[in-house]
Amino acid sequence: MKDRAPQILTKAIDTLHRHKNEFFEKHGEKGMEAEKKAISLLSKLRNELQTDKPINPLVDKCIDTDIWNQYLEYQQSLLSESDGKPSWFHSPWLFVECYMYRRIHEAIIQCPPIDDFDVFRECKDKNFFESQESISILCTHLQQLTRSIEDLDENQLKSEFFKLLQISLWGNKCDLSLSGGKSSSQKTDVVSSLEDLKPFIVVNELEHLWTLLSRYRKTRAKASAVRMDIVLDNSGFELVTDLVLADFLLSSKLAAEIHFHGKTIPWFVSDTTLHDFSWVIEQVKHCGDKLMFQCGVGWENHVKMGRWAYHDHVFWTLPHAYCSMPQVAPDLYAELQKSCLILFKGDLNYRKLTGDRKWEFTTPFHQALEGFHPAPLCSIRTLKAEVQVGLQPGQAEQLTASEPNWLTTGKYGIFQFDSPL
Ligand SMILES: O=P(O)(O)OC[C@H]1O[C@](O)(CO)[C@@H](O)[C@@H]1O
Ligand SMILES: [Mn+2]
Repeated sequence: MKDRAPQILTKAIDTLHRHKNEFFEKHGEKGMEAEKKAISLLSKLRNELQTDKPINPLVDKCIDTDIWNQYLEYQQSLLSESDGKPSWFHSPWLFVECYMYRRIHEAIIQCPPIDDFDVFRECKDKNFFESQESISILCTHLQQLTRSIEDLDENQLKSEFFKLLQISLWGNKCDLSLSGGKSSSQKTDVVSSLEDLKPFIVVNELEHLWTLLSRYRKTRAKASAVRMDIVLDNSGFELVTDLVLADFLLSSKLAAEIHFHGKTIPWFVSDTTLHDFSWVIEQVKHCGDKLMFQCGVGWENHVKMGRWAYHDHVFWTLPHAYCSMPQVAPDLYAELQKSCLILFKGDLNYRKLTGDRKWEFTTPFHQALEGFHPAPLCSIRTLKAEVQVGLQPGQAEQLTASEPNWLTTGKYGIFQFDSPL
């Protein structure tokens, strides 16, 4: 919070500043005033953070404002009298980090007519353009695969499925909040690096996914009822890897519908909103590359025909651990219960799945989920925060000995599976 968060706020302020002329052209004087106000609110926020001030209740009137303020009261109740109020450096990291992004949103929505400005859009778009070569390679790979899909036997299908899952895993290296908003695009050809990256997968439960999906294929008529959900993480390159995977799931008939879950507000710099989702599909279509164009058209069609559905829910941008979803967002929990398999992308989702607690490394994943079992689920995440469960005895110690920062660099990854008992 001390080092990375102020950098992110400074970047957001700088972005507003650089768009000054655009605001003027669009909205005249009103746009200029709004820009000034937004900058002053964000500077105030940065100052509160850097001087470890108490966490203030939200003042806006959004659908989640009360839930946030109740959660803040709950944080307060955890402290004893002498501890005072929860403050920026004396509160759980997950809570204050989420709170910062919610406060950025609060600042912007107080500044019409620029109240729908996404301060992170520019970095997200840049990540996409800088990764364009890798995206083109991925799209070519997908098109070739789709053409020969009918000829693949069971084993070949499984191997292609695992490849695309690994691409989606390593796509998660490309988030922008870990780098303080600095560029973190994909520049190498990830398809041909998969073998070299395998040793860095510290939990690999992919076989469970295959067992589950191939069982569905055999028991349900033509997989027509198989719904899979992907709880998205970052836009840009990572989102493309997720879309490529989702496309394959349909063309291989491993699934019939894919439901994507994104964020309602700009979140952790690079997370996907509805605007990003549509933007990326549109860009893939118009990049000038023939195979990318075909991918983009296909994806647009999936959306049109309802084979792909995009959902967002306010719960994904609350600070709560997922075990409280049945109480806080019962409608979302009920929706997820309809899924045959839910993929949770990224580090933040993992922190929320496990409540961001200091679990023993050998704690079973099922236990760390603390009752969150809407459907079979799998976390696909590169490690960027110090929480990890489900390791073999001695595994964490070995990793620490060879690489002390293994938990936070994003170099290691997991496929961790859980199924309701
Ligand atoms: O995009 P991801 O994979 O969720 O990563 C975001 C992560 O980066 C951090 O900002 C840095 O550790 C974490 O707070 C967060 O979990
Ligand atoms: Mn993210």
